[in-house]
Formats: sequence, C-alpha cells, structure tokens
Amino acid sequence: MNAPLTETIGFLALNAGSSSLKVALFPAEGDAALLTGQAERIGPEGRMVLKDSTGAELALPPGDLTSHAGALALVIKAVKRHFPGLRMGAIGHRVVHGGLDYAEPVRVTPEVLEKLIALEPFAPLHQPHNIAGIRAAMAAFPGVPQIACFDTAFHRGQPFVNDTFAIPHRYYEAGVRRYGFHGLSYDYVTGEMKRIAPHLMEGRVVVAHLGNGASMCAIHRGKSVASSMGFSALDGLPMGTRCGQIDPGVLLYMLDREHLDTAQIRQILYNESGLLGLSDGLSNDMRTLEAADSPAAHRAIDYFVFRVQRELGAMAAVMGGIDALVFCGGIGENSRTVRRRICERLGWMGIEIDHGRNATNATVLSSEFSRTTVMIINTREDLVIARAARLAAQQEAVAE
Ligand SMILES: Nc1ncnc2c1ncn2[C@@H]1O[C@H](COP(=O)(O)OP(=O)(O)O)[C@@H](O)[C@H]1O
Ligand SMILES: CC(=O)OP(=O)(O)O
Ligand SMILES: [Mg+2]
Repeated sequence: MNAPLTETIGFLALNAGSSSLKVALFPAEGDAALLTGQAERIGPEGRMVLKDSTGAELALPPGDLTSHAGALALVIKAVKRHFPGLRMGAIGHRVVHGGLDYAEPVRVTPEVLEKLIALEPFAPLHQPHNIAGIRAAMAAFPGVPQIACFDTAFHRGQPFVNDTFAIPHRYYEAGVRRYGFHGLSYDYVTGEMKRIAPHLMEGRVVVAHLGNGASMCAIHRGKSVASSMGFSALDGLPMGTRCGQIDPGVLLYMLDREHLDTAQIRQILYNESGLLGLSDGLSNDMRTLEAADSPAAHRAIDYFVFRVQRELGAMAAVMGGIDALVFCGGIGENSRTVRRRICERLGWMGIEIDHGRNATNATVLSSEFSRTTVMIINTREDLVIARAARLAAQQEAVAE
C-alpha cells in the first residue's frame, strides 16, 4: 500500500468505453499518473489491473467485473484504499454524447445531468455507463466537482456538409446531425502532433481511432472537417459489436419483412454486428480473431480493413490530399497485422510503411520513401479529461 499522502490533491479521470473502464489519478500538476487502471472485457471474462506511478501492480480489493457498475465500485474502493489521505480536487468523466448544447467541458449540475440522460438513446453502449460513473463519483466524493468532457465537442465546428444528412432540413434544425465521436482522443492526438510534428498538423491529417469503438477523422489545419461516425456511435467503420455504415434500406427490411421492433433492431445493430456478427459470434475482440485464423475470423478482419481503406480514400479526397495518417486506439496502437493490411495498396496515396517499424509499434511507421507520414500515437483520453478537470477546479477557485 502507498504511504498516506496527506497533502496530495488528486484529479481522477474516468473513461467508460463500450467494453472497458479506464481510470487514472493525477496529481495537481504534470502528466505522470499516481495510479492508472483498466478493466477490460467487462462481462463474464472481465479483468482489472491497477498500477501505481512506478508501473507496479496494486493489490485489488475483491469486486465484481461482470458489469461497468461493478468495475466502477472496485476502482473507487481501490483509490480510497491506496490513497487514504488524498483530497480529490475534481473528477473528470468522458461523456460520449454532448448533443447540441456542449462543445466544451462542463461542471455537472442536476440540469446538465438531465440533458445528458436525454441523450442516452443515441449512445446506449456508453452514455448510461458515463452517467452511472458520474453518479457513483458524486456519491463517493460528495461536494467534489464532477466535470463532463465530451467526445462530440471536437467535431462541433465541422462544416455543414459533414454535419448534415440529406433528409428534410427540419431534422437538422431539431438536432439530427452528424456529431462524430472519439473527440477526446482526436483532441489528444492533435495536441501531440502539434508538439512533435507541427508541420504535419498544419496540413491534412487522417486519424484512425481503431478500438472496440472505431472511427476516423479528417483533420485539416488542426480542425475536424469530416468524421466517419454520425448521429450515433453506430456509423462509419465496423466495430467490435456495432455495424458501422449501413444502408437504411436494411432497417426497413428488418421492420417490414422481419417485423422486428426497435429494441430488437437496436440489439442487432449495437450488440450483435461488427466483428462479432461477421465472425458468426466468434468474437468482438481483434486479438481473439487474429489468433483464431479461421474463415469466420478472416471475413471479419477483411471487412474491417476494407472499410478503413475506403474511409481513408474518402477523407483524403475531401481534404484534397493527405500529409499524415495516424493510428490510435487498442487496435491501431497494437495490431501490426491490421495496420500492415490497411497500408497495403496505398502507394497511390504516397503511403509506404517500413515493416520493421510496424512490427515494433514504432511512432513513425512510414519508410523513408513514403510521401505521406504514417504514425502511431498512443492516445490518452485520460490526460485530456484530467487537464479539463484541473482547469475547471482552478477556474472555480478563482471565481470563489
Ligand atoms: N496486441 C493487440 N493486437 C490486436 N488487437 C489488440 C491488441 N491489443 C488490443 N487490441 C484490440 O483493441 C480493441 C480494444 O480497444 P480499446 O481502444 O482498448 O477499446 P475501447 O473502445 O473499449 O476503449 C480490442 O479489439 C482488442 O482486441
Ligand atoms: C464512441 C465510442 O465508440 O467509444 P468506444 O471506442 O469507447 O467504444
Ligand atoms: Mg475507446
């Protein structure tokens, strides 16, 4: 157990993904976390690892990893146990959907919470977990500011043509727009690119956030100009269990011919499709599919790679070219096979990767002959959240 840190102020970042819960505790300054942790594959095979600032694994109190709620309770218990003297300055939460109202982080009030709850149907795999996280943190740390940080915020300024659907305009006015998601990740990657490769960030960059949820974003001069995700976190690339882009005629078929109701269709599109559906129920997890090496697994990976390539071509086209392709997310950062396969046949786009660099997950993957730079940036949604929480706490202190 760590020695009690009586004077330490902590800023906790909670990130509930569709299959994971990531947590990081930061001190008042700096990017080095006091504690980091992750619950993966939440469900029957759920597991959690918590590490201290040296990377050493911390003992976990007993807990339940079959649900996000159980994982969250365990994280809170562990933070309190390992940092008994800690004063919590603020808690930052990844909230997937901010709708039309939120383009910046916001302190959660009862009114804010109500608006976020109303968005649950548009991100059913995330928003309920995000809100459960806020509620649990409020109960465990009463009086501590809870700061909601939105995945949609990064895209709010995108051009009308990427923000709309070609349906009657009244829907746009009513908020039926292409919000785009994974914005905390894109925000971090943009910041890192400005720091390590500013000349590229002045140009045309496509970021491929490939995790259990997957999307791509075209970033021109640091601003989101196109995103593959739309109104909900279903659109664009296929994901672990989500379908990605689909012809709406298929939904009409399910309604008219199969007489499915909305709950059944929601279940298929969010929970039974994507890699899991294509592999005939084998797995939503890329590691399992890569290891399986079966026709069902190949089918799922082939489609994933194909859709990333297709989206990449479209994004380069709308920006009039591409200067850099950046991979991030669990698959983007770790799967050399998926990256290699995506980059195959992209020579026309000036992309040529160095297979040695790709095999070692190096930061720069492109070869010296590549016109377009290809990189991996290990995304840190936790840092974006913690920085927002610190800033909000500072602003409140100044206002008091
Ligand atoms: N070494 C690896 N090789 C291939 N895929 C990996 C590897 N490590 C993680 N992944 C994949 O990353 C995905 C999870 O991504 P992650 O970004 O952590 O998820 P979430 O969207 O829930 O935050 C899973 O499909 C997992 O199999
Ligand atoms: C928005 C989204 O798909 O998030 P995640 O990658 O955490 O599932
Ligand atoms: Mg994610």
